[in-house]
Amino acid sequence: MTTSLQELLAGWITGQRWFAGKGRAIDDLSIEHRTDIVTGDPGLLHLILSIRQGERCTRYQVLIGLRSNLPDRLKHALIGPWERDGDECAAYDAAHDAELTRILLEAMESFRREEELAFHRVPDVEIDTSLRSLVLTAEQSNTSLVYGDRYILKLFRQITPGVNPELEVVGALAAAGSTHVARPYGWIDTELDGETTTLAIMQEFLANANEGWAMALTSVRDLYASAPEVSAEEAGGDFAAEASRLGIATAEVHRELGTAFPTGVIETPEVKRMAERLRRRLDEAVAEVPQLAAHASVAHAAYDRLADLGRTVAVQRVHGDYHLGQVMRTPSDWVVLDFEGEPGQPLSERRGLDSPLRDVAGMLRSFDYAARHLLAGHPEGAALQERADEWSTRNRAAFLAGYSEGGGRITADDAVLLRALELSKAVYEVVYEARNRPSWLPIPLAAFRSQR
Ligand SMILES: Nc1ncnc2c1ncn2[C@@H]1O[C@H](COP(=O)(O)OP(=O)(O)O)[C@@H](O)[C@H]1O
Ligand SMILES: O=P(O)(O)O[C@H]1O[C@H](CO)[C@@H](O[C@H]2O[C@H](CO)[C@@H](O)[C@H](O)[C@H]2O)[C@H](O)[C@H]1O
Repeated sequence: MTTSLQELLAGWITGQRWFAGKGRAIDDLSIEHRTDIVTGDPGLLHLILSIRQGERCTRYQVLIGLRSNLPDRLKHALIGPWERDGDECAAYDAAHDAELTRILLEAMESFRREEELAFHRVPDVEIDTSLRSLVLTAEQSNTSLVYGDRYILKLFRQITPGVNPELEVVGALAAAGSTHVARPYGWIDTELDGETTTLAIMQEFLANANEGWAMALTSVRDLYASAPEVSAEEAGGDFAAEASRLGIATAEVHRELGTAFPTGVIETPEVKRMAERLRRRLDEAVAEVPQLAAHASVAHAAYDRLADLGRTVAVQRVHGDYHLGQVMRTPSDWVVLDFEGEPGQPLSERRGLDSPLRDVAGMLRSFDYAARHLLAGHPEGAALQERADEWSTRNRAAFLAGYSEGGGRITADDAVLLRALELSKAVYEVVYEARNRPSWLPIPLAAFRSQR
């Protein structure tokens, strides 16, 4: 008896880094849309899967390659043997097959339509269709293909109906001349539940840039290796000047977002409701990750102060999931990636208006992450705690100073909102780490111990 494609996919998908439903059984996997982009050998299928796990139904996008003979170079991407129209073939993850992924470039260049799939190119750009792709090996919620050193195509894995905020934001900021986004080249979309839904976005690949997270870790390592009497400021790889420049760039991006999209104000009673929402999220997180229970009172105290703030809050479009892995240092400036918001949140929320301090809070958390993540398993971990605090405090302060210098205002009242948002981010991170990287859980839990 031959295995159905659904059965093969159910066995394979749970092992993928981007699969968000790990640890829960798949009750049903169905193919909601199937497009045969290439019908020959090799063949290319585009699938939108609907996966039910208990009450939750999630859609995923996959590209399946089909070959009668799978070459050695693609063996690692094998999903399993399948029978297509009576012919035996190997089904595999087509993201790894440069021969097939080149077809996506051609399709965008020529504005191709393939059944329900529509391929687009940004007007006035040319796409070099001769380039071969490689899958980026970064730990990601999506899958990115890098073509030559020119383009990066991000295939969204979890699909929610609607235009992805990344496409909307990067398009608007690039059109307004921002130097802080990677130039957009093209995108792929489809119709889902009656809405135009973004499936992939292609942007300029920043070949000469370094990721903020990697740069920060180099600096932390340097400090850890320095003699105890050497301060973070004196240590060779001090990051504070970069943290400050990043603060300036962040304020500029917020200004650009405030100009390109509508802005608004949250009235005082709504701020109370915002605090209630944060409490609800905390309760849900405690139910999922019991280790958080012991720290919940710290977050509740911060949310109480927010509820009693008694003033309005200015809102606008924001990044939504801002951290050091989302920023890259080019030779000239900081560039911001991934304006998608928190993966897993409804699109309406991710495209909604929010306080820019949510991003500031996200980045502050990230400095803490960078400082602490090397402590786990470090032979002198306990002794280095103070060093971690020193690095985190110094770089958080430099970032905030840069943010002010760049025109981002943080008043004394804002500090209450910032603290609440920072702890709410830590709550999100606790759940994220428990699901994806349990050994990292102590990092966000430490946020509830510090008295900032
Ligand atoms: N335009 C780009 N140029 C160079 N590298 C990039 C670019 N966009 C993303 N990357 C790399 O890919 C990683 C993941 O990208 P990101 O957009 O954050 O994807 P995800 O949402 O899946 O996490 C980044 O941390 C960065 O290393
Ligand atoms: O995949 P995304 O980049 O959209 O974001 C998710 O994964 C991030 C981890 O890769 C996670 O970020 C957390 O870990 C980072 C270090 O790996 C740290 O810099 C961030 O501060 C911390 O939040 C992010 O929360 C999650 O949405």
